[in-house]
Amino acid sequence: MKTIDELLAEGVAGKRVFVRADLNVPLAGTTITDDGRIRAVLPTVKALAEAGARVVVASHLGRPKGAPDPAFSLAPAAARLGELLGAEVAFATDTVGESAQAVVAGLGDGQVAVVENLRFNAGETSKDDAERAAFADRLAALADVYVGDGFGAVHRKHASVFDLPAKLPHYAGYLIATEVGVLKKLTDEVQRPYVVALGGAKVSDKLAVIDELLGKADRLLIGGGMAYTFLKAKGYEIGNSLLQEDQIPAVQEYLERAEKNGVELVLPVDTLVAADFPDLKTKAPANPTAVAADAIPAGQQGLDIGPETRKLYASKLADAATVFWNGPMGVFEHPDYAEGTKAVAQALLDSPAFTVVGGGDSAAAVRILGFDETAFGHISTGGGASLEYLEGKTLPGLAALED
Ligand SMILES: Nc1ncnc2c1ncn2[C@@H]1O[C@H](COP(=O)(O)OP(=O)(O)O)[C@@H](O)[C@H]1O
Ligand SMILES: O=C(OP(=O)(O)O)[C@H](O)COP(=O)(O)O
Repeated sequence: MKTIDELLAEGVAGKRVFVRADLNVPLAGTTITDDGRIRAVLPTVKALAEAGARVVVASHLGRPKGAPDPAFSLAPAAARLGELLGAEVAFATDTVGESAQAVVAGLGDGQVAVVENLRFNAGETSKDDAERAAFADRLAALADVYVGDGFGAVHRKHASVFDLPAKLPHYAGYLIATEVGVLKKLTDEVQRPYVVALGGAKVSDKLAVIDELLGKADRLLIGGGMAYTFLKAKGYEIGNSLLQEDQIPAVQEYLERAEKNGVELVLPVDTLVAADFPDLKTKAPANPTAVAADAIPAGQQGLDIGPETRKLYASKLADAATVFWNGPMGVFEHPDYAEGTKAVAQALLDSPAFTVVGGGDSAAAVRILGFDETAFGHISTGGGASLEYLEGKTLPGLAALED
């Protein structure tokens, strides 16, 4: 993989450099609640700008449906990037259209622009190779060189991640180089016991990863939205909790295999429930109740692990030598459902283990809940990406940078 240092050595002054970043930051309206992913790409953007490149930054944000949707605009992220750089950042109101072309044409050496959300274009995420390639051609027309630095999205076979690098000279940015360096150590020489804690809301993506992890980790702790599919697979009622019904047979097989292979697969023993999803804007008290994992009442949904599970998971992390954690244990954005996530973060800090926390929301949770991020071994900007890397999969966005 050629790195940005090689590009800088070759010289980039006056060249249009397309930086595929992951600026998929958590937003409350148009307010960024955690700017970690923007800070993470600063070294790359700064180095290119200082070397006189004309920097075109592109990213997805959220999961819009292939058409413009103001709720997912990158405008707040572009403004924040400008503040962090201490420089004007131009913003194009489309991704490859007239606005983007004009903004890129207007860039001077050392200047930076952000184009609008890549996923406002159906070609970005299309499963059709030709449709993706056609969109990648339009992206390629904006630049002379490609720098991949959106680590959080390298597991996606998307036009800007996979197809575009093949069309331009391509290099890995500093963030990708750092992330891969740390995760490689975890796969090559993991110290045991190796404990993986999984939670979050992207249940279908992450359940699939457990298949491989059962052959790698010594212990798996399950929390967040994915826990309820496990509880359902054990035959418990889960009310209105998140459920990935089509994966119940797979999860039942995981439970059996874990037992056979001597992998400890630990599920919540209790959970916080309420009738409604909490209001994350007003943060009005949600008044949840704690119930046993096999006693979730009909009409209620599980929104965090309960107090007994917090203690149990802390004890299961205490003797770990290596911990990988992806996915909040509950809806941490609301104070009534933040205790499970806090308990796991605290247990990681209390343990002597080498700890990696991965995922946009997991990393944000650690910072928003007031933990010192430097106290963790590594905070990865990618959740799904780091999980799939640890699984040993070939990630499209890394493979594309490799030839
Ligand atoms: N029990 C639950 N029900 C619904 N959502 C949940 C639950 N537990 C956690 N979440 C949500 O999961 C989201 C983060 O999930 P995800 O995107 O998978 O994590 P990451 O970005 O760290 O990979 C958070 O916004 C949190 O509110
Ligand atoms: O937030 C992200 O991943 P993560 O939640 O696994 O950390 C990335 O920006 C990828 O987004 P996607 O899962 O919508 O493709």
